[in-house]
Amino acid sequence: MMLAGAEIVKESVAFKKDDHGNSAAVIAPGPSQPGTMGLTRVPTKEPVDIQFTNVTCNVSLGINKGTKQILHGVNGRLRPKQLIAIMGPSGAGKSTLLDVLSGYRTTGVGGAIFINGRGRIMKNFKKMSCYIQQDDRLQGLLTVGENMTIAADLKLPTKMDKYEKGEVIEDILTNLGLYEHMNTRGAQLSGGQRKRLSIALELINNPLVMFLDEPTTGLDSSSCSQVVQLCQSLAHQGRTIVCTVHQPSATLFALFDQVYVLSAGNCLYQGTTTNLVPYLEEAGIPCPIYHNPADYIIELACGEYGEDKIPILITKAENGKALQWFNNPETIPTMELLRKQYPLSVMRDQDTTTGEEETPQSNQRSVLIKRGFLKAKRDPTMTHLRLMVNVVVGIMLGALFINAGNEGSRVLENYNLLFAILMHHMMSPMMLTILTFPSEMSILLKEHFNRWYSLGSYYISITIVDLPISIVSCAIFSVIVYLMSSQPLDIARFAMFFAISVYTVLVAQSFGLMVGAVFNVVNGTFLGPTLSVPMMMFAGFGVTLRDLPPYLAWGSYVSYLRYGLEGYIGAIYGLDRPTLECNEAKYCHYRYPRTFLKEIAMSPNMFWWDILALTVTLLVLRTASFFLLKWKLSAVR
Ligand SMILES: Nc1ncnc2c1ncn2[C@@H]1O[C@H](COP(=O)(O)OP(=O)(O)OP(=O)(O)O)[C@@H](O)[C@H]1O
Repeated sequence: MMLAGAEIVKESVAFKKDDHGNSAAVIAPGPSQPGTMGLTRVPTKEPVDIQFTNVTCNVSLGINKGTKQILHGVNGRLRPKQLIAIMGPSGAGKSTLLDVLSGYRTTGVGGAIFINGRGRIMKNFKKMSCYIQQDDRLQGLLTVGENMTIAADLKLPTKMDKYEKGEVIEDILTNLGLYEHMNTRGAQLSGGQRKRLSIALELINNPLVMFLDEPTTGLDSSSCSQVVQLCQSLAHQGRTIVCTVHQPSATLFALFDQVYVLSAGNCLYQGTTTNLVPYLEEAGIPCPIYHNPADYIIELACGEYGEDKIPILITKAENGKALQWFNNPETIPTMELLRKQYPLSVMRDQDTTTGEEETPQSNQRSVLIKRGFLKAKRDPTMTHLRLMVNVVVGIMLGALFINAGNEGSRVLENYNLLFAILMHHMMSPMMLTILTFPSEMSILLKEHFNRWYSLGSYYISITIVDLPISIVSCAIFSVIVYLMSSQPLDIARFAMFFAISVYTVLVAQSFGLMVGAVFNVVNGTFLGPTLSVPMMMFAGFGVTLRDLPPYLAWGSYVSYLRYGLEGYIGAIYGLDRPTLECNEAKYCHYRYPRTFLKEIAMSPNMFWWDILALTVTLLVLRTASFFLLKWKLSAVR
């Protein structure tokens, strides 16, 4: 997309005092330092005040193993225009609390969350918030500019033209120090740049609340402070920004306005960063001089100074209910006051979108299809390797079974070739999908949760994008094998052969999608081929359909490979194929195709039934994969 060369108005608000008298840490802005200017587009809607009371979270440890409580009735207040750090030792429940507050985790969650004084309505809250998880789930094959353009097309109103969208993108990228990296692919960005791109993508629709899980993990100190300064300036523009952090340095700690400290699912402190030292002093556990208060409270939370200190702090903080360590606690509005401040009529006027997502489904589909083709064009595995494998395997099989198709003495060999082709069409698309889909799944989870698109739009787009690649790779393979192995040169037979090949690829891929949607790579790699073995057994190869034990006969009806093999036999030996030539041997048992068909117990006239059975299998598997994906999207939460 062309970015309009709009002049960016540099409205710096990052260094002003906010409404509550908090001043941001003063850090001299460098020319291309991200996070030092503030976006041109400040939030236009009312800021968001979040209160949570008695929040609990229980997870199941498995069948008959009971549950584990991660959060023990914590309370808290997340004030607008503040950068809030959730801190605590490893395993304290920081990510869980963030998951609960963002609405990402819903199962096993108790307590109440209030937004501007009213009970949280998830549908409305999702429209004003975004969640940036710890692992950057970016499209590595697309450049920064392309990633942003796609996000803008999905998240900004369709009535905005490309110049207006371009202005938004330029503004965000300039402020986040990514403008110079516009043409760098996602996979080539550094850790800090990837983190900033993750933030940039979510900033496109100007959210009022941002949740970031460990945005500083894995970054060097300079990148850490860049990211935190960026969050600070965004918060001071009117957003509520909540991050989990591990153990920030004193400089980094000073950049946060508020801190919320957790220890084993309980709140030890909630208030401003500057009030932490007086708080500890008042609690009778003063922070030693020259000691980083952030380090000290984490050490206390870990029990390094005695386990007895933890309950003292939980009681003092009233497990998050105490607000006196905020700046000007007397000015913090009550829930009732907040409801008056933000009447429902104002909320209604601000609620401009009606659907679940920002743009209509038709727009989502076309943008996702565009993105899918762009990725496919560059994908070294799904496209380039797949095409190459089809060429190489096609040549190898063709060379191995050269001229087997026309020779009466080599009918059994040709039968083996047809089965080998079937195996190729089953294994390669299935395994590719099982191996690649789980990483795609993590991006889907993030983008779907952040309302970029619906699952339906996503599913339709991946189906459409994959179809031409499957057809082209199948066509290349079929032409090579068919010609090299001297199958009958009849356009109808080739069309039948090709149709069965494409169907087998599509069915195998849908099967792979089902497995990939539910299982991780390790389990999927084990289960995919293992579950395919019975289907091979029931295909009629090795044990003919006639010789299958009666109690296993049903297996041949559910095995799509049976329909594939029968379809190939119909294409090559059906249509009243004349007697075969016998040039390579004196005795030619199968020179009459009828004899061969009788021996393998296959009818040559089942082609259309096979196509019908494959169509039904394809529809069933595609539908099942869709519902499994839908289930997975909610189950992981
Ligand atoms: N699904 C789950 N099943 C069992 N235990 C879980 C589950 N999810 C989280 N936990 C446990 O809950 C505790 C809190 O986890 P959480 O990821 O919230 O901690 P954290 O403070 O973010 O830790 P870290 O800083 O190391 O990421 C940990 O002990 C973790 O093992």
